[in-house]
This record gives sequence, C-alpha cells and structure tokens, in this order.
Amino acid sequence: MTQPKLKSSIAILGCGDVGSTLAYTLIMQPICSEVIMVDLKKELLEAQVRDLSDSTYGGRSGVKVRAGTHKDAGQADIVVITAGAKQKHGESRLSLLSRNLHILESIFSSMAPISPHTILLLVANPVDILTYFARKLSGLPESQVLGTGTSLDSARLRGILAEKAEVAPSSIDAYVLGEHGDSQFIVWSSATIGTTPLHLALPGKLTPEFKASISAHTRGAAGAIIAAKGCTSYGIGNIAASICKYILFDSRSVRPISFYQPELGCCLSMPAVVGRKGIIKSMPVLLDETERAELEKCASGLRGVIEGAEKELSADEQLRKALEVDEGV
Ligand SMILES: NC(=O)C1=CN([C@@H]2O[C@H](COP(=O)(O)OP(=O)(O)OC[C@H]3O[C@@H](n4cnc5c(N)ncnc54)[C@H](O)[C@@H]3O)[C@@H](O)[C@H]2O)C=CC1
Ligand SMILES: CC(=O)C(=O)O
Repeated sequence: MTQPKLKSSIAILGCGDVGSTLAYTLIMQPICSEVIMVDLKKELLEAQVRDLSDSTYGGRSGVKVRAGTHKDAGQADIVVITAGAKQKHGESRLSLLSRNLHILESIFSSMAPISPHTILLLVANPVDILTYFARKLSGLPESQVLGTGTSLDSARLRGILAEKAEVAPSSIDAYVLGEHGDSQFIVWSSATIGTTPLHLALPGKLTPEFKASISAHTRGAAGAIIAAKGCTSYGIGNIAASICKYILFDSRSVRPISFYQPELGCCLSMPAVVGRKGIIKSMPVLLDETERAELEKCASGLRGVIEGAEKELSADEQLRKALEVDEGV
C-alpha cells in the first residue's frame, strides 16, 4: 500500500537576492513543509541555508530548509527558477536572454528526470521567453509550466491606483497583461475599484496623460528600484510565494500569469485560474480595440525574440555535434 504524502516541498533554484527572499517569505507564512535551496555557489548556498534555518528556530513555522542538488529539486512539488543573471542599471530584461537561456538549458539537463507532477514556476528574466523554453526543455504538460509574468506589474499598478483613488490596494481590480517587459499594457477598459468602473471612480481623471504616466510608472518601476539598490526582491518574493500558495492550497485564484498562448505562439500574461495542477484554465478577457492591438504587437515582438533564440540554440547544438565528431565521441 502506498503511504499518503505528508510533505509539501518547494525547490528554489538560485539562492541570490530573489531566491532567498522567496524562501524567507515561504517560511514566514508558512506555505510548505520543506524548502530545498540549490545554487552553483556552494559557500553562498550553505550560508543562505544556515541563515534561513536560523529564522525557523524561534517561531512556529516548522518549515525545514535544506541544501539540495538539481536532481533533488526535480522531485519537488514546485520548482521555482530564479537562477540567472539580473539586469544592471539601464539594461533591459531581454538583454539577459542569451545568458539565462544557457543557464536554463543546463538546469534542465541536471534536473532530469523531473517528476511528472512537478509544477515549474519561472521567475528569472526575460520571464516570458524563459517560460516558453522551459515548457520545451522540461517536457512537462503546458499547464504545469508558468511564469510570474505581469503579476508583479499588476501589483505595482494596484499600488499606484490605490494612492490616486485613496482606497486600499486590495479594492483595486486592474491588470497589466502581455510581456513582463517594455511591451506590457494596462487593461484600462475593464479596471474597477470594487464594482465601480475606473472612469466613474476617478471622474475626469482618466485622461491620456494620466494613463501614460501610470503606464510609465508601472513599466519603469523595476528600473528605478534597480538603479538605487541593484535588484528587486521583496515584491517578487511575495508574488512568487503567493503563486506557490495558490498551487499547493489549490486555491483557484485568478491572476495574470505567463503561460503558453496557442493562438499567439508565445508565452505571455493573461488572467488564469491557478490551482494544484498549475494553470487550471485561462479566463477570457474583454479587450477594447486599442488593447487588442497592444496584445498583438506584444505577442509579435515576443515571437520575434523566440525565433532568434531558437536559431541560437540550434547553432549551439550544431557546434556541439561538430566538436563531438572532432573529438571522436
Ligand atoms: N520575474 C520578475 O518579476 C523578476 C525577475 N527577477 C529575475 O530573477 C533573476 C535572479 O535575480 P537575483 O536573485 O537578484 O540574482 P542573483 O544574482 O542575486 O542570484 C542569482 C543566483 O542564481 C545562481 N545560479 C546561476 N546559475 C545557476 C544554476 N545553473 N543553478 C542554480 N543556481 C544558479 C547564481 O549563483 C546566483 O546565486 C534575474 O534574472 C532577475 O532579472 C528579479 C526580480 C523580479
Ligand atoms: C527585475 C524585474 O523584473 C522586476 O522587478 O520587475
């Protein structure tokens, strides 16, 4: 007779600023019974595990933190990928692609074989492109591969609109969709405060200038924080932990998440129901003409980036094969 599974484990690949903040958030809530930390930097890994473990001894969270290998990680309930280079001041997320795609490839070859039940959550940037390739490299069903996408941008949007409307952020229902990057767009047409459409809640304020300044704030938030402190970590730590909770608790929360969009040929954020099996279903979204055009433009840009990356991967593969022949492997 098989024993019931009592543990819920989350593996975090990359225990730098984002990975360690996520681990700390998972412990403090608490969201799972075990956090497995993985990093190539052995000293950093050990130090993070010791420091995070220290945070568990005084409280009642009961979460066990341990260092693991990539292979261990591949058996966890959720694998969160934060491993990768981060933007320097003035760099775009897309400029990280080549470095982080190679890291992603090496992660999947070290993790194999991945448990068929694992849910993958991509955080490393550019997150939509890496989610697309993680889907291919992992061999997991599409519904089990998701990226944090514009969840963080939507939280930032909530924050600024809450300030303008002088209400709690939790009362704002507004989404940033598309790319977690420069081509993201705000769905103004369906934004509400409570049940009140935004144009009624903020009478006379929704001018093109107001919208442009809110979009610029949301799009530029990461750059502004990185310019001053070198990374962003608390916002994404909380967002990634919440998504882990929706999964392990099968909460069926509707969030803007990056996942594969068959009709657009790429991964980008659209509202989805998130639960124990990952993306339970996508939620239809009503877009006006401008928003629809923004979505098409965003998807076409992402498809262009994917095509370029696919060429780079196939050139790498050819080079690898040629070297193997040369070396008589
Ligand atoms: N999606 C989002 O909203 C956000 C994404 N990010 C992204 O998250 C990523 C990580 O950012 P930080 O933690 O600040 O960077 P960091 O440099 O502090 O940490 C990255 C860690 O990954 C490790 N790593 C590299 N290759 C690895 C491998 N093969 N296996 C295991 N670990 C490996 C490094 O040793 C390093 O410790 C970046 O790509 C950043 O752009 C950051 C904030 C928000
Ligand atoms: C770094 C990043 O992607 C963010 O904070 O939005």
